[in-house]
Amino acid sequence: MKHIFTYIKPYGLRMLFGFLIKVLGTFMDLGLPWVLAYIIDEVIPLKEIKYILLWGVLMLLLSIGAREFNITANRMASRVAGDTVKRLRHDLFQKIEQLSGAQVDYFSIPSLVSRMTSDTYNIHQMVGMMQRLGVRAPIILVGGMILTFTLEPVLTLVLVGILPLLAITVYVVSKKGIPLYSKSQASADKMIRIVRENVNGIRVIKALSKSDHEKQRFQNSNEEVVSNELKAGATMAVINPIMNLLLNGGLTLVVIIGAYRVNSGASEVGKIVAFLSYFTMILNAMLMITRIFVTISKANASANRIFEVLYMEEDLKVCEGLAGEKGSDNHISFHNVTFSYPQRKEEEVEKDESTNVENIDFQIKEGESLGIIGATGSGKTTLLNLLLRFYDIEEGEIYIGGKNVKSYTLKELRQKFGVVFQNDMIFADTIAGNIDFNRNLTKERIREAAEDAQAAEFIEQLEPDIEKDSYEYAAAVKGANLSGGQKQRLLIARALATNPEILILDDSSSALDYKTDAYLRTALRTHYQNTTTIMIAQRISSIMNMDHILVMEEGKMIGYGKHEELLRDCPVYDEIYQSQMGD
Ligand SMILES: Nc1ncnc2c1ncn2[C@@H]1O[C@H](COP(=O)(O)OP(=O)(O)OP(=O)(O)O)[C@@H](O)[C@H]1O
Repeated sequence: MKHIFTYIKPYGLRMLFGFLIKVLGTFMDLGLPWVLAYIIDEVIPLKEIKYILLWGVLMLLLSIGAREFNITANRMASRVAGDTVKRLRHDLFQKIEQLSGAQVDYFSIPSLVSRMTSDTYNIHQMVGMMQRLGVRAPIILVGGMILTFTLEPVLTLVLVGILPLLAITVYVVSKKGIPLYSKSQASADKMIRIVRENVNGIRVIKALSKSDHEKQRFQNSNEEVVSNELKAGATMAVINPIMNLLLNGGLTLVVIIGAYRVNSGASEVGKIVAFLSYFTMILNAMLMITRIFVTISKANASANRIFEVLYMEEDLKVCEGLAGEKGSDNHISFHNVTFSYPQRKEEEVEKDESTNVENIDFQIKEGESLGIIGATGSGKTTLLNLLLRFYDIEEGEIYIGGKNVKSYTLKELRQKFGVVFQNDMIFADTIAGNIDFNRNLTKERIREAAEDAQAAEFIEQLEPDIEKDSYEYAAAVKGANLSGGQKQRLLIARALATNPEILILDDSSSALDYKTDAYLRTALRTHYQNTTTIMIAQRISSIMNMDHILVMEEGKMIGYGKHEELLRDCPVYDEIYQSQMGD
């Protein structure tokens, strides 16, 4: 929690000023019943209307002042809370952007999203509440007790008797209720996950007629949420009625004892009336303090989750002084690379000892092309993840241009690449904007890239709003208004647009028809001669003319060479070829 204070510190002066205003407002609130008592007991008996009016005006000024000061202080508190959390969210977002693939896997994406959203919201609530109630409630509690004691020491005993009862009730109920809220939050998270899966996978669910199954799954989860919320709500619901019982019981006692004391001349009516007000104010302050504790305990858990990410040590450090690849003019080299994905945070199972890729060893020269083929899950994408240094390898070395990938800064390294991953993102932007991707490319370059990617033809047929160029056509979120093949071509154009040193296409021509696929390969050969290309493909026809072909199976390379060599030496490759030639 102490880390939060480093975020609050820059607003220290503003907060101090807000606290002072709040203190003034609270003192005015506290003064009101006292002035009322004074008017009833001392001023009214004088039967002088001007004094009554004078004190009445003072009361009015006090209540207006209290209102204004409290409103100003609350507004300042909201601003400080908003600014604090804005900085926190900004830093968290930046940190998440910098996390390595292994670290993202460790936390998991949904958990990072909830740290960015609900956890920062809890901190916002706490920072706001600490300023709004953190000053007011203790002042009312302590100040109120002192005032009631000076007004009516005997009646204060009623208050002293009731306060611990209230504190114990709130403590016992909250201790039971708060864990129930956490449970209900966990079941709500599960329900949200099901909703997300269903929204994302709505087509496949319909296509496979799994709607009923999914409805049932949602229904069960929904019922679990309702039942957990009911339990938590029913437990916490006890607090208010008990509080009311104690409050009303206490007030009745005060009135009865007060009446006796007034009758016997030991007290005055005004003091009893003021005491009744203080009694309500003090019990409410007590409740506020318990609410503050609940908010702090929630925010504490959230702060731990946020700072766990913020203080995560960078794991893809630049390693200076690493030896380069000796005596070679290779552009990309894998030397006996072995790697397995790290364990996820929420995975309690023992880590599977098997590796995801093992002993991968190949070299390609500048401008050459490498095709990778293999069954699903055989480790093809993993090789690209390692080349781009999303993860660090356990054994072996990877070199680009003779330098170990670990000795490049991540920016230097990634600038070498143009990449299209499987299911890559199309953003809700224009076609040109999606190709440019904030890299300030010229219009001509964007068009050339679109032509090479075989995208120009479909782009020119798009119809944007009147009098706009077709490159200004607005793509919908995730490219929902484009076909699968159109999306792939657009993504390839984005990858080609910077004339990259290395082009990576991960299964990104699967939705292209054979003719377009062939044109794309010709364009790559003719216009990107110096670009080293790595292409993962399911179709042998996409990679059969490449300089090298790598065949993967269960994380191992089971074939490497040219098409003819593999047909001869690699039975799996031959089998894939035979099965596809029959298409
Ligand atoms: N982020 C990850 N965390 C843990 N395991 C992973 C991760 N990504 C992939 N794997 C596992 O690593 C293995 C290789 O996956 P990879 O994505 O490289 O396969 P692939 O050959 O590209 O498959 P496909 O053709 O289906 O894309 C699989 O067993 C997969 O379950």
